[in-house]
Amino acid sequence: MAIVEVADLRKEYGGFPAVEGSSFSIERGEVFGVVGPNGAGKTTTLKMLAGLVEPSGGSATVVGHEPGEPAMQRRLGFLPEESPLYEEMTAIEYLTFFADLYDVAADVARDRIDGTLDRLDLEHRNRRIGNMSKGMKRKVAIARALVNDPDVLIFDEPASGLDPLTTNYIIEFTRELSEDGKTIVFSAHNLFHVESICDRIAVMNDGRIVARGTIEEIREAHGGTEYHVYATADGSHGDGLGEIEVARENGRVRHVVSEMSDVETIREIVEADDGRVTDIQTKTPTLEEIFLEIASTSDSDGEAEA
Ligand SMILES: Nc1ncnc2c1ncn2[C@@H]1O[C@H](COP(=O)(O)OP(=O)(O)OP(=O)(O)O)[C@@H](O)[C@H]1O
Repeated sequence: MAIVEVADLRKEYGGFPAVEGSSFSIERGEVFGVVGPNGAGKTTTLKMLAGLVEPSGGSATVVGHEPGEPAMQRRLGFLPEESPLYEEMTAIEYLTFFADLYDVAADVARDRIDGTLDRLDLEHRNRRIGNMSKGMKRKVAIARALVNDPDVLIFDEPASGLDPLTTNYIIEFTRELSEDGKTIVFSAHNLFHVESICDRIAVMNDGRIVARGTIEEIREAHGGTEYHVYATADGSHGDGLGEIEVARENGRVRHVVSEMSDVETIREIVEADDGRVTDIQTKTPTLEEIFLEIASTSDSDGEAEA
């Protein structure tokens, strides 16, 4: 059974549909990304999974329990988009306080907190949180989400607003957590990060999931790979060629096809005309390009499973 199961999950705020019927499941050990423009419903979805927002309809289970049940809370770590910390406490005091709330034995808590802060490379652990930089505070918030050694981590924009170095550090750390066997649900605006660490993603727009699958599946469903074949002659007039786009560029003919077999056919036609293929380029759309296409073309008909 999947470790996270979501079926037709919905949330309305005073009649406004923030999330309209989301469905997905996440397998143990996966890194699952939730992406989408501002206001798409990502945070609302994650908060419903974490048991912090009551759904208006549908269902969700995390490690077999409904969100909010104590048995589920013990196995979940949630990092909110903005996490107010107790500014008067030091990092160690704060994390020890939360470990205690989770009934973690004092010696286990001490080792776990030290270990996590070492891995996060957090210096000045005995500095008041109020005097820490934004990046340090984010690391403390991440360590807090790990204090109960959870199976499932929900990270809402873990690296938003941080400098590139700290951002990379946090993304790499998230990857390591996945290698440790944690299941991670992760929302982010930086699609490069999403592409680099997520096994599967859901793209949300206007409260709906409009695409879902591995990045490769989504890429295939939204354009896929294109081959640009440059030649000294036009090779587009053969039989059996798929959809083909032809343009003349600097005395060369550029053929755009999506099948590798068409590349070979074009080469044969060009060579039969005493021409030659001068270059073949493979163009793979970035997640950013796909995302822009999905966001601009998706309508209220909703989800397209990749
Ligand atoms: N407590 C609330 N009361 C009323 N409306 C809300 C509330 N929380 C969220 N919304 C609305 O629900 C929609 C989805 O918000 P949500 O925060 O889930 O989006 P998001 O995808 O996380 O956006 P962002 O990327 O900007 O964080 C938005 O239109 C938002 O204004």
